[in-house]
Amino acid sequence: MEKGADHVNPRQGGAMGLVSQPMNPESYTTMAQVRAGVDEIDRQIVALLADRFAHMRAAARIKPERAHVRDEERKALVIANARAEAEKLGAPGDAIAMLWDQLVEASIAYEMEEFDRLKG
Ligand SMILES: O=C(O)C(=O)C[C@]1(C(=O)O)C=C[C@@H](O)C=C1
Repeated sequence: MEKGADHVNPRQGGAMGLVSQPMNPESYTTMAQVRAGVDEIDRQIVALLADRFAHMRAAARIKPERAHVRDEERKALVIANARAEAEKLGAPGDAIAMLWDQLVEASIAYEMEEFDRLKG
């Protein structure tokens, strides 16, 4: 593999290696390390989001009524849980709650499309 600042392993803060270690952004000294860390985190987030959307396909399959796709009470609980978890971890609760509002809205739109595809 080509070596250089664009190919740092964010889990090691330097050269590529085989053993996975926790990321430690406090130890970073270059933007290449920051960006490699961000790229790796984004890859993991997208994988988790793909799993979350798969759960929406399951919900669409299981819910008997189109009107059940949007559940405001559950939406509020999901957002409150995300905010509480973020704050427990020292992350900004307002920002996470805003992202989760958009995530659940996107999930509802996706679940609605899937419901119509299956039962429309
Ligand atoms: O819990 C549900 O009923 C879902 O369909 C999941 C979900 C979510 O994104 O978490 C999506 C739509 C509902 O409004 C509530 C929550």
